[in-house]
Amino acid sequence: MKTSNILADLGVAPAKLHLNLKEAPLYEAAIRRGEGEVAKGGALVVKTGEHTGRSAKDKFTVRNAYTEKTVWWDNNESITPEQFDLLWEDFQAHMNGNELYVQQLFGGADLDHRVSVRIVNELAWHNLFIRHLLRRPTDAELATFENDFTIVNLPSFRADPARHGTRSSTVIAVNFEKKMILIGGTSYAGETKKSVFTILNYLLPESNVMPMHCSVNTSEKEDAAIFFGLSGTGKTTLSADQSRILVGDDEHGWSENGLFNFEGGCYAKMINLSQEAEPEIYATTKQWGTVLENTVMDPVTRELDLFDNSLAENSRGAYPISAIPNASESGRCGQPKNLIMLTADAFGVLPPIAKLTPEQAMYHFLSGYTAKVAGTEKGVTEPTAAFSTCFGAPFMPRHPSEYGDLLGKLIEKYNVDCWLVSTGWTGGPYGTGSRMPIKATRALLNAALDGSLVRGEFRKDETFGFMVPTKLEGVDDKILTPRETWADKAAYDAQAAKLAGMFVKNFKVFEAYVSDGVKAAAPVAQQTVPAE
Ligand SMILES: Nc1ncnc2c1ncn2[C@@H]1O[C@H](COP(=O)(O)OP(=O)(O)O)[C@@H](O)[C@H]1O
Ligand SMILES: C=C(OP(=O)(O)O)C(=O)O
Ligand SMILES: [Mn+2]
Repeated sequence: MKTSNILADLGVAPAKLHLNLKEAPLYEAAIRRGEGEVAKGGALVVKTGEHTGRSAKDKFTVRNAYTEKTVWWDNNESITPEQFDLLWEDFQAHMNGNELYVQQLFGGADLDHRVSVRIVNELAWHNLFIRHLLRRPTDAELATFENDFTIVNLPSFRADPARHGTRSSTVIAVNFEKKMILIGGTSYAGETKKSVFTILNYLLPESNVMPMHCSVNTSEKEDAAIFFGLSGTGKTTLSADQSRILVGDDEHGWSENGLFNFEGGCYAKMINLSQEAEPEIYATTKQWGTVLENTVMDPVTRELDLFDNSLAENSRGAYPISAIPNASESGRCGQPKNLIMLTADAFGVLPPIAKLTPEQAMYHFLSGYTAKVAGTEKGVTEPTAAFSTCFGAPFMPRHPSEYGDLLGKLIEKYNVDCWLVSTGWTGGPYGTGSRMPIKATRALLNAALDGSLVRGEFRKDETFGFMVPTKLEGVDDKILTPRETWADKAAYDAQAAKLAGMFVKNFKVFEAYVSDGVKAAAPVAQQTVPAE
């Protein structure tokens, strides 16, 4: 290990420093320090305590002359440069007494568009997590590695709202000018990877590159597909498919050079994971190296119980992408043929697949619709609509119209077919119906991707205006027409009208930024609602 202090330029001299440890020594450190336990098969199992998901409301961006005009302040909470400096001073003091783990990694598989990040962790397992998730430099690259952005993650740090301008003791403070992100008061590892995403989402539009919250897969035929979607809609699940080459499960860029993964690893939801429906991801739970966050295991046999949600609904597994058979090594592929927008519609209104015009695609991209169901948040008993623009509002520093304009041009230039896919409820809303079978979603997607679906018969959806296939071999015709799956047709019509109304209301803020064609892609909300 290098003896020089890799944090000297930050004015930090920790008690002990570990630089660029590989997976095995990080594993040992995590176990030795009591951060986690080994499951049967070898996975490292850790608990994150209070925070088992991202703390979107505790994220703040420094507002100064540098960011004033480039950040969309309606969607990003701000702190002052002075508050950030105080926070940084306190982070420095906290780090000085600590043992720290540092990795130097890349975000971005395209050499023209990658960012070099230095990640400073208090926890050895966090350091292992981010080594799995990002792109690991070769030894030669490491020899000339220049730290560009620095992310410091100190779970034991407690922010002080009065002093640091935060909402609670948890903080994610983003300073684009100083090229730093400070994370404190949470152990959920996802914060670090989504911080790298935030950096690239800020930087790439400057070079005309579209950053996307999406998974990507391709095949030998080079028919790449993009799967946009908010958390839990199926990006990770559906992109891992034995018949396709996985490029990445969560964050990608789209440029004239094609598509490229920002990352080098995956972060899958583990709750209720079925070996039958998701064999590739399931296999990673039995592998040495996988970091399992908040999964439950038998203390004696160390057998995992993926159905136990007592620690978290959002239990996760992190592994390098090479753990998935047939994954891309380069993290890059050509221009996409298809673009899919995933939504987990818990109202049971949207069809399992619909063909979108480019204008409808833009409408749905800016809307970013999905639904939340009970279990995700305390007190939610009925499904609630969630609109998160660009399918990733918490990670998008810029105005959605910037991302929308980039996307629109790319869809047109490369003549990409666009689809809306609901992985949500069928046969009624959440509570009455059931979740769309993964098998049916996969069959419809495969038919969309191989070009066979587009040649079949379609009907026009009266409320949403998109085209819905009426038949596909191997899929029950009925699920293609959600209204047919509901026992109470009037209830379906009422629910569809209600959802359309929510879309229309949500879209108001975007109307000024889009063409008449995109505005016309709005659903028809003014349907006669049958009396209750
Ligand atoms: N039809 C379906 N398509 C995709 N995922 C489904 C479907 N039905 C149930 N699921 C479950 O929903 C979750 C989707 O999560 P994930 O793929 O991790 O989403 P994301 O990567 O978009 O956050 C998984 O737990 C998966 O098992
Ligand atoms: C890791 C995350 O991404 P996703 O759920 O989209 O996979 C997250 O939102 O914390
Ligand atoms: Mn995912």
